Amino acid sequence: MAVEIFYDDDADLSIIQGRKVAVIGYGSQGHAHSLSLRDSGVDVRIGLPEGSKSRAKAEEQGLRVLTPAEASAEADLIMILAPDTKQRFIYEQDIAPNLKDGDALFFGHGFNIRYDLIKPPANVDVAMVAPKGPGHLVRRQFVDGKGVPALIAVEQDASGNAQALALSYAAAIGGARAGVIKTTFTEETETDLFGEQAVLCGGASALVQTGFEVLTEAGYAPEIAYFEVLHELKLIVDLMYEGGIARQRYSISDTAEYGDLTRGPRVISPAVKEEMKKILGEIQDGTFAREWVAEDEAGRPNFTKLEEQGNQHPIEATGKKLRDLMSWVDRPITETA
Ligand SMILES: NC(=O)C1=CN([C@@H]2O[C@H](COP(=O)(O)OP(=O)(O)OC[C@H]3O[C@@H](n4cnc5c(N)ncnc54)[C@H](OP(=O)(O)O)[C@@H]3O)[C@@H](O)[C@H]2O)C=CC1
Ligand SMILES: CC[C@](O)(C(C)=O)C(=O)O
Ligand SMILES: [Mg+2]
Ligand SMILES: [Mg+2]
Repeated sequence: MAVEIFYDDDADLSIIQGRKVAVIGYGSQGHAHSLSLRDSGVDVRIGLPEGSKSRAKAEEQGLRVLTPAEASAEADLIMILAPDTKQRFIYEQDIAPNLKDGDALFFGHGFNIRYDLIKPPANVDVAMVAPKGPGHLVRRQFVDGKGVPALIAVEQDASGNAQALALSYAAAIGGARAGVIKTTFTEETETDLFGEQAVLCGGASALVQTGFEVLTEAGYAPEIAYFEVLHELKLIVDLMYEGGIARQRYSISDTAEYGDLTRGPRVISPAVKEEMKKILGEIQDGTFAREWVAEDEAGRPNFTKLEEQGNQHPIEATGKKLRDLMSWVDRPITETA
């Protein structure tokens, strides 16, 4: 199906500049949206609970910080950028009691609407602006005069103007410099979850760790294995980003390209594709969402254990040692934002 792509010339920035925006949460996406909205001339306040560790960061940037309930009451557009598993509680307690006729409720990802965890009233616009990239890069690219592409969606159009409002918001955070595609909450949620699980995060992390294990278990130096399967991956992906897989194949040697063409499909075999289809099915039928919500409610025992196992993987210590010697590699985002 053909999609419509919008750019800065299609967006009217004055629409979002005429609204009072509350951004609930000031993490990866929250800080990026808030700072870029402010830099685009939008009236922004941040909603964070008393005692939130994000409060100091937002205040250091000169932003006005209120509680989520106060921010929601004051604003006429509320963007929820708190963790997906916490949003329904914040909505019930702080946002719903403060929603007025004509307000707009915005999301950065469709999880809570797609899986019926939040059910907004009929008198408000419900829309989404979902950047297709990590929040810290959404902000970095905005500052550099570039932009990360974004998806917009309208679930409920009470005002009759929700799409123009979402496009205006997307433009204010730099999305329309790169391209904004209109989609639905369902399509965004399912493709985003699939992308992060099978390819971008789950697939890529497991591919790198497994490649590192195969080389080091065969007796090769961990430093060489790290450069080979992790550091150089960025340089290869940079070529794909610039010109697709064909551009990457143009730049690498013929030997590498023959290995790519003949061995790649053996690594990502038909069995892997079948597993990817199963993963997509679990997203579509709600299995993954139910599992994740239950895991969070139980205090994230499995999440914590697996995260710790990942941190202890030998590639992390090797990588830290090597990155410390490369002054041009950006410091970890956790130390800079
Ligand atoms: N990370 C990303 O790049 C992307 C995220 N998204 C979506 O954006 C949304 C936000 O995700 P992300 O930016 O990763 O979130 P983060 O985990 O980075 O940040 C969450 C923020 O919410 C705050 N918070 C926690 N509890 C509450 C509460 N009760 N009330 C108000 N604020 C609270 C946290 O504060 P504290 O410091 O106190 O914990 C923190 O500032 C999600 O819907 C996600 O799917 C979409 C695209 C990409
Ligand atoms: C790829 C992970 C992501 O979907 C993102 C940065 O776009 C997320 O949820 O963080
Ligand atoms: Mg994403
Ligand atoms: Mg995501």
